Amino acid sequence: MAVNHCEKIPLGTQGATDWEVVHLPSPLGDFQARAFRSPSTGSEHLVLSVGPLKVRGGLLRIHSECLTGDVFRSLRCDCGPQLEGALALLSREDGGIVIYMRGHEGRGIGLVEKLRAYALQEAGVDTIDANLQLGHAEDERDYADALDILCLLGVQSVRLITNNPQKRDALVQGGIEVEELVPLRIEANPHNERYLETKRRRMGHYLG
Ligand SMILES: Nc1nc2c(ncn2[C@@H]2O[C@H](COP(=O)(O)OP(=O)(O)OP(=O)(O)O)[C@@H](O)[C@H]2O)c(=O)[nH]1
Ligand SMILES: [Zn+2]
Repeated sequence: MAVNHCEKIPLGTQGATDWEVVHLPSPLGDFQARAFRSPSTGSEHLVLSVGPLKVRGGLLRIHSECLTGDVFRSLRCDCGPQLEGALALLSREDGGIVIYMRGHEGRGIGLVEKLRAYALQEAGVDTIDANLQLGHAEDERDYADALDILCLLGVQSVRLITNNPQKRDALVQGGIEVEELVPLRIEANPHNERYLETKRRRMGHYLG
């Protein structure tokens, strides 16, 4: 059953009115930027938006940090093109929000462990079993900070940019209505083919 996550926001949380809103021009679009420090996890997340914030039906991407893909354009995953695709979509359509989730690196296991998981994948293990062999769950991401941010921004329903059904479930369980899933189709390359196939087959991602 869905819970109203707004009622659970921890004491000491920045209110949306305390946030500095700054202009962030970039080759990927002209954004408003806000930063949010979570009192429960200590993570600092970046919120980029285009246009006025919508209470209902705005585009939303919750992007999990991937230093290797987002910054260094690693071809092992599809994160870099997904981030660019989502930001382009906000500018092309009538605005929306991207929440860039720090602390989600490596599906929540962190950078050091992600690279250990990559080493196992180079020995033939797939992305899920690599996590399991290292003693992690297949996906350790927590969406509570994203839910806090949405509550503080007054967002009630969204069109969610993702191929991952678990992200939709996390929002719905936190009391945010997901009106539509907006897919992000990224061309596979020889380095990420197997990874994308595992996400489709074993994690239920909508990847065609
Ligand atoms: N543990 C681990 N994490 C990975 C691996 N490849 C990418 N990641 C991380 O996975 C996260 C992105 O998750 P994805 O499954 O690619 O995509 P998603 O965010 O769940 O779904 P979309 O919304 O469709 O992008 C980022 O934090 C990456 O750092 C891997 O092989 N192992
Ligand atoms: Zn990635």
